[in-house]
Amino acid sequence: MSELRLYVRASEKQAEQILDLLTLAFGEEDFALATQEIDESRDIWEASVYLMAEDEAYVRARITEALSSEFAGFPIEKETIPDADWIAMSLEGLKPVRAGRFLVHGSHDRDKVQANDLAIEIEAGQAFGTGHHGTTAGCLEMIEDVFKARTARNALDLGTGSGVLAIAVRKLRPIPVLATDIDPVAVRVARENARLNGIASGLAFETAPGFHSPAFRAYGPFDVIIANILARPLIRMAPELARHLAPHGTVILSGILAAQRWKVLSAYNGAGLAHVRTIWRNGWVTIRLERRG
Ligand SMILES: C[S@@+](CC[C@H](N)C(=O)[O-])C[C@H]1O[C@@H](n2cnc3c(N)ncnc32)[C@H](O)[C@@H]1O
Repeated sequence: MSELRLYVRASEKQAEQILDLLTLAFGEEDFALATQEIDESRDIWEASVYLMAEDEAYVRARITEALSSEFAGFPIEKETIPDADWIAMSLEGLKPVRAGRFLVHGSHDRDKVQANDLAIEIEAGQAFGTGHHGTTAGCLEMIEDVFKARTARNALDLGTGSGVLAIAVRKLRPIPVLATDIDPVAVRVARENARLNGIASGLAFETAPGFHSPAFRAYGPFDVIIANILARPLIRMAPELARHLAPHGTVILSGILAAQRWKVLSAYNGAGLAHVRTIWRNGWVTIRLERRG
């Protein structure tokens, strides 16, 4: 099932008014809302609703109704968010990405690695996580921040994709890391990437949807849990994720659009975790939370 964006083009001021109307219309419903600038010089903005394709008719009707008095003439346009945004991202032709001390690069850019870099080589063609996406880069920066500030006995990377975040943890600390993904292809790619980065032990891989595997109990509870998935599954998983977190554990969450931040925060506050820091990158947020005691 693909993801869609239904959007209305307008000026900045109008886009803000439209966002307010959409926020009122959708209230507590689980649709991400956002505005973004398209062309600064011509004052063109878009106000968007993100949804699954199956909800299109319903959401379109709700937008039409919400805009019927003030913005009736504004067409509702549609973009299908390509799956390629999430998988099949090749590094071919892409520049290396810096996030904190990490440099994520392809084999063709090995010569760009400098003395102090924590270099991660990713050739993934079939799994998400080359470092170019705001969520991956945000997680890398947050991982460095977290491990600077605390010791940890182990870590979990849930939704590992190319394995980039699990590899990043191992580059910082020689602790056991469990890396899991719902997609067996991603797990295979992540395992190959770990080998490519010289990590021969200490990193375990498991194919599992959410926390549905005995591996979590075998390797956990975890001092650090990193999950770059999407807001909706993260909200659903909050109580279970908290159960697998050790006392004083740290959680890094991403895959969250800026407009979804408060919903995720309230789900995790409800599971006993407190917000520590948010990193904003290209409309995406990466959140750090901690269990106090
Ligand atoms: C946005 S990518 C993140 C990849 C990598 N960790 C990164 O930061 O670049 C999300 C990954 O989570 C996996 N995923 C999605 N839903 C999942 C679930 N319920 N349980 C485990 N993995 C999931 C996807 O297959 C995908 O590889």
